[in-house]
This record gives sequence, C-alpha cells and structure tokens, in this order.
Amino acid sequence: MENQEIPKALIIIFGATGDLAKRKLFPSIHRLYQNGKIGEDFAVVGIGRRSWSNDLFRSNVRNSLGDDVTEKESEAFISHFYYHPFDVSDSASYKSLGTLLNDLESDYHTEGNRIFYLAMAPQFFGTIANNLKKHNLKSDSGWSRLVIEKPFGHDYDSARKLNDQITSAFDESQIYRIDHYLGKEMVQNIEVIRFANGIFEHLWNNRFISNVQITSSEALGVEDRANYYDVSGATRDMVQNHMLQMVTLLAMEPPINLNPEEIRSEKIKILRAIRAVDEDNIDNYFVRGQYGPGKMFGKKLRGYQEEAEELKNSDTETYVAGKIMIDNYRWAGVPFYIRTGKRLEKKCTKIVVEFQDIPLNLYQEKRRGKSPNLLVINIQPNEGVTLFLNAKKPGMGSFAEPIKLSYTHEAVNSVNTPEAYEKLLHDCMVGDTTNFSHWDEVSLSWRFVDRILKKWSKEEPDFPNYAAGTMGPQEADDLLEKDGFHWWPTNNEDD
Ligand SMILES: NC(=O)C1=CN([C@@H]2O[C@H](COP(=O)(O)OP(=O)(O)OC[C@H]3O[C@@H](n4cnc5c(N)ncnc54)[C@H](OP(=O)(O)O)[C@@H]3O)[C@@H](O)[C@H]2O)C=CC1
Ligand SMILES: O=C1O[C@H](COP(=O)(O)O)[C@@H](O)[C@H](O)[C@H]1O
Repeated sequence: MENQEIPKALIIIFGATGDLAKRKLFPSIHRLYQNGKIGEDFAVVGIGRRSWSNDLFRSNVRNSLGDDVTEKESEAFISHFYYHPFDVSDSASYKSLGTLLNDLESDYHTEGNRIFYLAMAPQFFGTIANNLKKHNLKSDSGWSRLVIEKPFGHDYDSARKLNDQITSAFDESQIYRIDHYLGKEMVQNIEVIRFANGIFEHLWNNRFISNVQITSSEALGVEDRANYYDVSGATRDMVQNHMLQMVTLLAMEPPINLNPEEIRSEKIKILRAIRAVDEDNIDNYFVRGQYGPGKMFGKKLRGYQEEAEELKNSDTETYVAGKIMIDNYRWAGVPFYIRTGKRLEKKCTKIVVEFQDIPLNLYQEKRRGKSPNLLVINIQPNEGVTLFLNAKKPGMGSFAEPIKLSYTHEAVNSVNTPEAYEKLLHDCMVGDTTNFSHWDEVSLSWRFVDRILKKWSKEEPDFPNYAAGTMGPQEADDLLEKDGFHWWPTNNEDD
C-alpha cells in the first residue's frame, strides 16, 4: 500500500455516458473532492460514442450530483471533466486520446498517474486493455491502474479468457476488479469485529458457532436490466461475487497482518476449503427460485416473466439459497447458509452468527422457543451490530428472556458513511488493493458456482415458485429445517 497523501491522477472513464457513471462514479468523485480526499490535481476524461461536447458532458456530470449541491459548489468540480468521443474498437482513436492525456497531465500536475476505469460491458475489456498497451497510454512516469466492473465473465472459461486478455496488457498488481460489497462500511467491519474483540475471536469456530446465515434481499425486481439479468441470474449476479466474498471474510483465519496479500491469501484458503458438492447432491445444498406475481405494500406486482417481452418463459433464477460447508479444522460441521433474491419482502443485507446453546441450560424449560445468542451484523439499510443475549425477565420469578445490545453506526458517527464506490475509488488512487478481487478469488468462485449452474442447466425448473413481496420459495426454508435451523427474520426494527 502506498502512503495516504492526497492522490493526483487522471481518471479515464470508458462508458462515461452510461448509467453507472451517472449514478455512482461522478457522485463518488464529487464526494472525494468535497471531503478533501482529492485536491485540484485531477482530471476526468469521459469516453463514449455519443457526440457530446465538454459542456454537455459537464452539465450531465453536474446533474448527477443532485440538488443538494449548489451551482457554485459544482462549478469548480465540473471544470475538471473532459469528454472525448470515440468507438473503443476503433484503434486509431487511441492516438488522439493519448495526446489529450499528455496535455491534461501537464495542466493538472498529475505526475503520470492514470486510472483507466472500464464502466462498459465486458466484451470490450480485452480490446480496450490491448489498445491502451499498443498505443502506449500506460504511463511511463507515474502509475497506471485498470479498474474493471462486474460481471467478470459468465463462467470459469470465459472469465479465464477475459483475464488472459487483460493480463497480456496489465500486470495483476495494476488490475482492480471491483466488488462493491467490499467497499461497504459494515462488510469492512467484519474483520474489525472479528480481529479486534477477544470475546468473539475465541468463540469463532465449530465448537461454539452452530451456523452462520447471510441474507441479501432486494425489494426491487429486474427493472430495466432484463437483457443483462436474464443471462446472468441471481447466482452469477450475486453469489459468485458478493455472497462468497462475505463468506470468506467471515470464515478466514486471522491474517498475520492487514496487508492486502496476507488477507487475500487467507480468503483464498477458504475458497479452496469450500466443499465441492457432487452433481447428484446439489439439490441438498442449493435451491433456486423465480418470482411470480405478488403484492408489496398493497400494490400489485408483476411476475419476472411479465416484466419484459424477452423474459416470457424464462427459466432464469431470481433467487438462490444455499448451504456452504467449509471443510477445514475451524469450520467442519458448521453450515454457512446464504440467500439472495429480487422482489423479496424488503431490502436488507445482514449476517447472523448463531452460537450453540450451553451444554445444560437451566432456563431451557422456562423459555418460550429457542433463543440462542446471536451476533447480527447489519450491513444495509441500517448499519450496525446487535448482540442477542438472555437475561432475567424483570419481575417475580426467575425466567430468561432475550435482550439485545445494539450499536447503530449512523447514530454514533452522525455523518453518512462514504458510498462503497467512493471508498473503492479512493483505495485505487492510493494503491490499496485490499478491497478488490484477485484473479485467484474470482477463478475459485467461478469453479464453485459453475458446478451448481451446470446441474441446473440440465433440468427445467418449476418457475415461478415464489410470489413477489415474500421472502422466497418454501424450499429455502426446508433447506435449514432439515438441519434443525430456521432463517432468522430480517425485520430491521428487530435489529
Ligand atoms: N449500472 C449499474 O448499476 C451497474 C453496472 N455495472 C457494470 O458496469 C458496466 C456499465 O454498466 P452501465 O453503465 O449500466 O451500462 P450502460 O449501458 O448504461 O452504459 C454503457 C456505456 O458504454 C458506452 N459504450 C458502449 N459501446 C461503446 C463503444 N463501442 N465505444 C465506446 N463506448 C461505448 C456507452 O456510451 P455510448 O452509448 O455513448 O456509446 C455507455 O457510456 C457494465 O459492465 C455493468 O455490468 C456493475 C454494477 C452496477
Ligand atoms: O452487483 C449487484 O448488486 C446490486 C445490489 O447491490 P446493493 O449494494 O444495492 O445491495 C444488485 O441489485 C445488482 O443486481 C447486482 O448486479
């Protein structure tokens, strides 16, 4: 990791007229500017095919910042933005891009530092990386970094091919593969909660933990991303990346220090230890679903197949739940349950660590139902940690009742935590690769989900199998019930 001086760089965004740039990248760069994380020594070059002028590009950047930012505040910021239209498959156009970058480099004193941010469909990644190399756009004087958006491939083979293309132009150390969950405040907090608290780390194993549950539910449906989503599905869209990343952070051994290489090496060991389930056995570990018509807040909702013409008769899964077993000394026998899906009851990402009961619980008979100790890490929409304990029920007699100790992040920090993209962009500018995915992680994750997808591709699912606005198909509940567990609720008010 490099030192944390105010970074100076040119940021070249391929796909600057697109949705991601508008919704996430421009506002994040603005927050970095507003908060003094970047100074005046930066410029952004936007690339797309649309024949926009610098002025039109700047006014789009300005609009992306929302109404809370005044014209005066935005003026200085947008003056750092330049637009350079061309088709990225037109090799000759990279020459003029090079000239523009050299000019801006001297105007903005960026010392040769360049971030090439590929906010475009993956089929362009190889072409762009090759042209950047061929036309010497990688800097000789400063550093050059390539930021790549998901999806990183469609399966292991295509990811491997994509990686070969990129690594023929950039070293692994220059490649920053974005997984925006790794930029979320409470996902980053997993390591701190585990490794800075004696009370947890000593219990963090199969002798004291009975199971771990990770839920990432979305109330939104497929929206206007039918083309992308229908070839992806929930497994490629969420499990291969975000969900498995959270599993590795929860399960990894303490690294010898906090260097990116050490953390990565521990995460990779977990991915290698995840049980590779036989094809015949996959139904005992993973279930899939697709939403049908339903209701949310009294409003009727369409089913997935009715959301767009091209989704008619689709057998793409919009929901996945699974049991992941990590066959190593620490975790043997402890299921890590994951579930994620669209058009569920509510937007919620949370982790529940369920501790085993004590060998002889004197209050067992007097308790209503099961109330094991739970550590809940709330990732969104609320950020915080809750520990569920049992204490005496106030009043006569001696009965135990569950109580909770809660820490809500916003209440303590009062300011909004930075957006995931804001942190990740800053990490990239200071050369911190900790929260980006290494090829070894990506490849092992693909190998894991490929087995599941291969099995599913051979069978016709009985879709739809859950109503929009519910928490998913019955099969997901059965998955835990047969192990003697149940999903802990996602009610945010219970956190
Ligand atoms: N949007 C999101 O929330 C998220 C997006 N992503 C990923 O980010 C990437 C971009 O997504 P998104 O912004 O939604 O996509 P959009 O379709 O909104 O934007 C695509 C961008 O690519 C440009 N483009 C397309 N073809 C060419 C070409 N031949 N030459 C030059 N520019 C071209 C378009 O510019 P023009 O039309 O002017 O040519 C546009 O700026 C994708 O990989 C997506 O999976 C990842 C996570 C979330
Ligand atoms: O990567 C993706 O993530 C979003 C969910 O992200 P979140 O930060 O809102 O939890 C998901 O909607 C999208 O389909 C997927 O591509």
